[in-house]
Amino acid sequence: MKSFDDLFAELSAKAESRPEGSGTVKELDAGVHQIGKKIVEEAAEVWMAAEYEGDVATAEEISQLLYHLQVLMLAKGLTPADVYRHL
Ligand SMILES: N=c1c2ncn([C@@H]3O[C@H](COP(=O)(O)OP(=O)(O)OP(=O)(O)O)[C@@H](O)[C@H]3O)c2ncn1[C@@H]1O[C@H](COP(=O)(O)O)[C@@H](O)[C@H]1O
Repeated sequence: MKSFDDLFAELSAKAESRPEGSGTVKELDAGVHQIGKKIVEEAAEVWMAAEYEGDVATAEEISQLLYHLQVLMLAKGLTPADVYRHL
């Protein structure tokens, strides 16, 4: 099973090597404004899933929100440690 840190390491490597077909690379190239819109969209999907769908759908939407938050972290040059120090 993949952890938050595992995914961040994977996405960091993708951002560095820029493999063909990577959605992460495409999203990073789209920029902070587009990534931010995606985060808002995914956050709304988390809310709707929590209210009207089951636990599995909610967990899946949360995973997608975490993914897009990580892409924003990469776009801004932030690391998990930068976030963890505020927890
Ligand atoms: N965990 C994720 C992940 N979660 C969400 N997403 C993206 O976020 C989108 C969310 O799906 P939605 O159904 O909400 O959105 P959609 O409207 O269908 O999608 P779009 O048309 O907006 O892209 C998905 O289509 C993916 O593009 C993810 N994309 C990639 N990963 C993981 O990131 C890693 C690197 O991926 P690549 O960069 O694509 O190789 C791999 O391990 C992937 O599993």
